[in-house]
Amino acid sequence: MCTALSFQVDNNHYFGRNLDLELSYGQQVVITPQNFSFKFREVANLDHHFALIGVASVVDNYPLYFDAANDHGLAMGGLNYPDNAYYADSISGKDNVASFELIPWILGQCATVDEAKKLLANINITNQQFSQQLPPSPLHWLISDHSDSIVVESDRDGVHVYDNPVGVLTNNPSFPKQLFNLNNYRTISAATLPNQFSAQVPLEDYSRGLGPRNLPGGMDSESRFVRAAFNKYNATWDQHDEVANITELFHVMHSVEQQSGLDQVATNPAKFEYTIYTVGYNLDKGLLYYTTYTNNQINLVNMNKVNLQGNSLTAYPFVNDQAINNVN
Ligand SMILES: C[C@H](CCC(=O)NCCS(=O)(=O)O)[C@H]1CC[C@H]2[C@@H]3[C@H](O)C[C@@H]4C[C@H](O)CC[C@]4(C)[C@H]3C[C@H](O)[C@]12C
Repeated sequence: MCTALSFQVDNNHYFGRNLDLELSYGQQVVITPQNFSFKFREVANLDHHFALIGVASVVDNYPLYFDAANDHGLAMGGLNYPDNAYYADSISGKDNVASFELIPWILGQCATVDEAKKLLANINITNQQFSQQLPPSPLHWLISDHSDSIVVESDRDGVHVYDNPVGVLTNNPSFPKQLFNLNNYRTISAATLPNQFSAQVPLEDYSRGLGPRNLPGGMDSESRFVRAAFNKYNATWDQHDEVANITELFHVMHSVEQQSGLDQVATNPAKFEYTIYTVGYNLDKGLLYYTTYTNNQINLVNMNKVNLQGNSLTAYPFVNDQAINNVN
């Protein structure tokens, strides 16, 4: 499972993502500069494009991005969408983009969600594989800029591009169903509300925190969608303080994280899905903050510290060691 979300505070725009899985693909933080040549199977290559920072496995010098942001403030994440995602064969006259090419193809040339929508108007997401070892993954994608978000789902009946008014995405079911399901939680509140059960039943507010008591606490995708949306909208964002906002973002992301040992993998009961990493992007400043399951400290990679006019990738392995602050 995975969770992604975006939000804006004053002039700063953020994008967060949890990667929940039971195995690693050797992912690292990878910066792709503007003159790295992106080769695509069918659509035109991008020899010069926007710069990207994100999490990727680098295979044969190709960055296979899980999530990323570009130097114009557009961000994108691919999340599991099993049994629903359908990638077609190539169709003549369409922009045939393989699923693993979608993130660089969009982020390489779009600065805003509106531009991404235009580029997506003629797309066909194809079933071509990166390699025999890395077949296509069943994904759907969240794309966000300073003010808007969309979701891209390639289903059996074609590609759908949905406006996403809450800026949240998890996994199954499809996005329209997830959005509709929020209606079921319209009475959840941060405040403890008066007894509405019945005037004849004297119910007490015996504890603080009764307002959001029925917020779903599960690890499943629907529960995480509702919880991430509620927690995002009710978090106390600071208008001016970057560290306060990043701290709050990681609290929201960790409120939907998967603790190891609680989500057993059906096909391999010895394994458990867990939140391998959490990233938080400041999209205006080209910053990628991250924690990993074994390293709660927030780490920062700044894309502007490398030469963004270059032509070769820069990769930073995740720091997974816990740094305990010895107080005495
Ligand atoms: C599985 C990951 C999504 C996390 C998630 O939702 N997990 C839930 C699993 S489950 O439903 O509960 O079983 C996705 C997100 C990005 C994916 C990776 C990226 O798309 C990049 C390449 C793409 C290649 O085609 C396959 C390998 C791969 C390296 C992908 C492996 C895997 O499918 C990743 C890592």
